[in-house]
Amino acid sequence: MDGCVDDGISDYAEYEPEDDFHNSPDFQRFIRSMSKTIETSSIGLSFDFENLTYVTKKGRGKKILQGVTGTMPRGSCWGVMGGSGAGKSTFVNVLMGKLQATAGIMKINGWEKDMSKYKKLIGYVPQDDVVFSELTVRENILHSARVRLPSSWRDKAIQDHVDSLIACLQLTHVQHSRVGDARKPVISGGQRKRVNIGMELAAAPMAIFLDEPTSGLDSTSAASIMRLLRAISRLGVTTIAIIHQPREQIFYGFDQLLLLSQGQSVYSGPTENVHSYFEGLGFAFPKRANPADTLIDIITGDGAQYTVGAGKKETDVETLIDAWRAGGQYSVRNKHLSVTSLNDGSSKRSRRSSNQSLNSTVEQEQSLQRTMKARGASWPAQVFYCFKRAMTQQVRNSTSFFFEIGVGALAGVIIGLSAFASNGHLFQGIYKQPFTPLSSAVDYSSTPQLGLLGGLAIGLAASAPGFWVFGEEKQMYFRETASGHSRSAYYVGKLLSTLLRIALSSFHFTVFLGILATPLIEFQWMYVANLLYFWCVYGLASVVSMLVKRENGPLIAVLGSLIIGVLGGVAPPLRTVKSWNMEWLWRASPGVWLTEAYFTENLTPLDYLYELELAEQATGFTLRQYGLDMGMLFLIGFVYRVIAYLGLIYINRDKQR
Ligand SMILES: Nc1ncnc2c1ncn2[C@@H]1O[C@H](COP(=O)(O)OP(=O)(O)OP(=O)(O)O)[C@@H](O)[C@H]1O
Repeated sequence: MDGCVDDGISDYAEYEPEDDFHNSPDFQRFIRSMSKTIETSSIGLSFDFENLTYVTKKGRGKKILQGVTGTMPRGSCWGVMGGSGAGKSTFVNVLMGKLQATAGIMKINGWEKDMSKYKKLIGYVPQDDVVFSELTVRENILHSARVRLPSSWRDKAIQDHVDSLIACLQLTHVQHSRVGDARKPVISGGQRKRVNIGMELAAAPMAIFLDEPTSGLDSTSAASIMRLLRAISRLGVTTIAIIHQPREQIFYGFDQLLLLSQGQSVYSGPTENVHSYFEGLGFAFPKRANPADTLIDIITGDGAQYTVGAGKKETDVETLIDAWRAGGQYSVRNKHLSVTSLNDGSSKRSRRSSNQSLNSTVEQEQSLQRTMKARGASWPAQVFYCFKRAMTQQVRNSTSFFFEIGVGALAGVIIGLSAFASNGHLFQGIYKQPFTPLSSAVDYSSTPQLGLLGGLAIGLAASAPGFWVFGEEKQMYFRETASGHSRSAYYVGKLLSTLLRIALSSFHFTVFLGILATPLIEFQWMYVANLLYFWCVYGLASVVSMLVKRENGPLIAVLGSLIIGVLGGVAPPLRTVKSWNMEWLWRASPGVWLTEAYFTENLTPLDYLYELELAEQATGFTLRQYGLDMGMLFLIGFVYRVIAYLGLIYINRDKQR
């Protein structure tokens, strides 16, 4: 199978039979698939960090991490623990390259490199379940696998991989259920958490970072997640999880522990040694208590209760930090390992429980770079997957889809009714010679007013749905781009998915407006004009969705659409605007082009009868440039989308790292 090399089985063989989980055929299938996927002949990812310091940039600069030193070899399974505010998230963010360390050295496989360059090889499971609620369990995981696995993989291989992962996560029975969300849950919270983890595992990362992967899970689910993480680390995937007061079973599931307190390390090393280390400092672990709880008490400076009879006085955090530094366990000890030693099972096992990392050779680094390049679907494929996913979301959200179409139709009915009484008579001009003396009062305003009202109605109908295209799922966008998903593919896929809604909404609007107002403009030209105006309103709403908060978005999008509608050249008339030398501002708005198109197409059929030039002079509109009007509407809608795209990629850039 393309991209699925069969040379990683040695790692599978290395999997330790200590876990009863290992006997499950589903689990074995997944491990086999995973070991093929991560191409275990390569070096994997190990991290060394020396004196890692992070100071906030804003204000006076708060020191959040200070002099954190350690080493996390390939395939090690780490738990990062500490009290609230100890700096765990900051540490993991610095390690992943999401935050830039203020000082210190960060090495990947022994080389000083920017971790954000390796994002295709790492997985990050956020604490909150960032998943698509409208999609099923399987669709969420499958999308991630399709976009992030090597492009050479065939769909059958990807489906098999996902099948085994879903089975392994014990989600097979709910795989076709929608994920739902906290407001409207469909699957349980624990199952949603497993989907969250599955989305990262589907991409077969070489290192995985998890923020509280077991929080909110019952003990059985938590234990099964822990077993899975351990098994994955046995394949060479470096596993680093932030944990908060884990149960004993979970606690001992981690080979290694990094304990942080006030942004500094107070212990970093094998879990099996943590007892003796703290006992050496004069603390006694009560037999019946959960050791993780005891540790948290100690490292948050609340360890006095564990010193009874030990004669220890100092239990404050500074003493713990100093003791860790003074212990000499502070330096990074790397050594070069050859490929042969990499493939030696015993050395891997000892590496997991030791604090010894490895430096890759130039050839190994090159191989890693090649692996990285091969990962991820091609750009057109990513566009397709995003488009398909967005269409599925729309089908599942059919109520809002039909509601939008209904609102479009209703807007057409209301505007149509307002012009119904005129019976299609929306213009009265000066008759051509020789009938000029027969002319009565002119009506140059009814047609532009129809355009104006149409524009306002479209604005009201389309702004909120346009806003929600991007306004609803920023967290998912951040998550996906941080894992190497193409931003432009995401954007284009999403944009394409809106075209059908725009086409249908404008069609319904035009039909009812046309039937009731009976303007002279032919149906197809009115439809094209309305369609392109919908296009502009959706574009403007996308810009708004990049700039304002979710809760304010729809209102501001509606306000924006009112402004562009009012700049339609009706009141004040475009002629007056020209006298102020402000026509450029009106011309920058789609409203004026829409109104002008309505004006042109309603008047030109009457060219044989009226002096249209007089109407042109009186209003300031230019007749007989329908093509230009439509071109400008398209262009303005396009420019709005370019601005929205720039907003998408440049605003909150740090969250996309
Ligand atoms: N950008 C920032 N500006 C100011 N303070 C910050 C910033 N980021 C984090 N902090 C502070 O730094 C400290 C460490 O934060 P961090 O989120 O890393 O801790 P944590 O150990 O993950 O905490 P928790 O377990 O509560 O999530 C906290 O006191 C937090 O308020």
